Amino acid sequence: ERSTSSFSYSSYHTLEEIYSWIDSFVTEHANIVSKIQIGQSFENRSILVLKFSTGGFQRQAIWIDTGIHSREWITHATGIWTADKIVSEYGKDCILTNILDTMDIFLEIVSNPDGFAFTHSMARMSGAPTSGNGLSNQVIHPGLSQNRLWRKNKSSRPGVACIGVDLNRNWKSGFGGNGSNDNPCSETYHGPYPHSEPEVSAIVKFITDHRNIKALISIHSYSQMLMYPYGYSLEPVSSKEELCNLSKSAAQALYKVHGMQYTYGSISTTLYMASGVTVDWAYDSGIKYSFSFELRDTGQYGFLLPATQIIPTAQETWMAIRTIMIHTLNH
Ligand SMILES: O=C(NO)N[C@@H](Cc1ccccc1)C(=O)O
Ligand SMILES: [Zn+2]
Repeated sequence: ERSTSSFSYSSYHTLEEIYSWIDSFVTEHANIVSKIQIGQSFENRSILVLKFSTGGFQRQAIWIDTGIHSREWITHATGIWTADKIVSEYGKDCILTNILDTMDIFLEIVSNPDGFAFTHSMARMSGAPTSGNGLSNQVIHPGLSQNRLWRKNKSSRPGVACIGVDLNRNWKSGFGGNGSNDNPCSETYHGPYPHSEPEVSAIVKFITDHRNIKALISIHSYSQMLMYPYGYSLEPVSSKEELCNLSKSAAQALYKVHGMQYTYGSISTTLYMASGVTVDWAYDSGIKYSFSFELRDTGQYGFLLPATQIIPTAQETWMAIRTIMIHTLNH
């Protein structure tokens, strides 16, 4: 991307297109945005975070991640649109301006780059037509392949038959508990030990070293839910009243935009038991305002949400994120 003006915010993009957009975006908005590489993925791709800051040093900050599950394409697309919204609204929307005049925002758009690249790759389908030279590994037909529904990262280990760890089960809190699986072939395989995956350990290191993250928002799809800890336990968190009220008002702000209904509550009571998840680690690390979204839809298209719904989804999600951010600023 020479400039972001030719970039379509209403389309899904490849890893290369997103990384190229990030470079243009940072160049165009250098006064408020910078790019940080927090690590490298298992297959040695850069792990990139956008930092939005109006100055100061180690200001209290908000962390947002999208795309930790590679097939949840609406979340990367929402992250990209949100980045542009932040720079567009600064100096216009007094709420966002107040937030950024006091706090920084960190946004990791492609939190699982290896898995994401894989979802765009064309599998060699048995019996697929090959190009003239008869090379069987060349796939010449466009369109979806079963790789599109890949969820995990792409790590492999000697003697382990299956690929990938579920990056939303690899975190230390409740690691290995109910709602995660010790079978490497499972979609919710937690990995050999907590923070074993470079994509997770990079975030852990960044947030731990920063020491001033006040809120964490980890975005998934689909089901239309806004949840807070715990996933690993049915026990309520100490701040359950505050988090419940905040998730309610965030869901209401979301609803007002396009009428989409989001359920809200703790992960284990609203969805299912899930152990080793991002937001449980964040909460147990002292980040009180830790939330996870499940974006559109409720199953009609699921992970294959049409691109026409990208901007509406991002617009409504923004109002919920903004609600969480202003509460964090004021408490
Ligand atoms: O990934 C999906 N659906 O795609 N669902 C999430 C649900 C979730 C989200 C946040 C915290 C705990 C659990 C999962 O990891 O199972
Ligand atoms: Zn997910």
